[in-house]
Amino acid sequence: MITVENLTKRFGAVTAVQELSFDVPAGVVTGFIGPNGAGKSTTLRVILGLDRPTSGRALVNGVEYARLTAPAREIGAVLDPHAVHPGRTARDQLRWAATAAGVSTARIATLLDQVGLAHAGSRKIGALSLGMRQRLAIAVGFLGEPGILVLDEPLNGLDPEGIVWLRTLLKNHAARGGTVLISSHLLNELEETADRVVLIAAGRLVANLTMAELTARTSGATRVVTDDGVRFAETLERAGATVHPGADGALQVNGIDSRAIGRIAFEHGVALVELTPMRGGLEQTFLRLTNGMEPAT
Ligand SMILES: Nc1ncnc2c1ncn2[C@@H]1O[C@H](COP(=O)(O)OP(=O)(O)OP(=O)(O)O)[C@@H](O)[C@H]1O
Repeated sequence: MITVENLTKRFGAVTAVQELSFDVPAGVVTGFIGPNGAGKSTTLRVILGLDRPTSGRALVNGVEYARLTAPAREIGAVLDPHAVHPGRTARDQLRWAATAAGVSTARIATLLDQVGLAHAGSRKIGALSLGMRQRLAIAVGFLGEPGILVLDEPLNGLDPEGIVWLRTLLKNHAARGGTVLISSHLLNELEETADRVVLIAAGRLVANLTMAELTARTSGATRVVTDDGVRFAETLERAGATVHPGADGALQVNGIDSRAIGRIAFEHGVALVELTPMRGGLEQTFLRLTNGMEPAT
């Protein structure tokens, strides 16, 4: 279980994360998404004790990372696959990481085999493909057999077979009661992998939904833009609709169809700027909820 509480992180004049709160429960895979510069990596780095919060906190099984007695056994990190020494062999990297984390090196051969690198253990990291480096980074994350896994863009560079492999690995980990937090821009892939998503933009929480809630919220919905969204939302709600305001001031309307919305607008003399029946799915929801949001400044 990971808990992010009122987390704010500033880098000088840049506010990367602002008053962010969300939980990552055990037993499911949680996707962590947001536009470039939204603050995802910063949040993950704070969770992993690599950055200090400006205010607020991130807890791993109820305590801050720095207070964990055996961090590698509780939380495994899959971070930037380039942040490794290119001159080391894959096996040496795992040995080094195991020693640094204070965990046994006995599982290294098994791990190399599990991530599909059994044949590449003696190769220099600099000579490995991006996908192979990702697999190595994943092996590092699993070294201490942690209950919690945090993965930053682990799908990058993986081939289709690798993506399916990682998906199965993460789903099985969650099914065994593990906690998984995975960031990715590959939303179609993530949709297949995650049971819930936390969406942030400009350092703030935009949505925290299960996939089922996301589907229910978007299927059959209509995107509506008017000059006075607040008042029209009230009108639509009186007509039995459920209305969610989007980040860009657009309304997401459920419960009545676009034809009925158009008729209500006409009857109330409301000028519609946009009236669009929405397709469901994570990618469409992401674009809709983050439309018009600026990166953190
Ligand atoms: N060490 C740092 N020093 C200064 N600014 C930073 C630092 N790390 C991150 N930032 C800034 O904080 C903001 C959030 O960056 P972050 O890398 O957390 O976003 P992200 O959601 O992971 O983005 P992406 O999807 O592009 O990887 C950006 O404006 C970034 O430039």
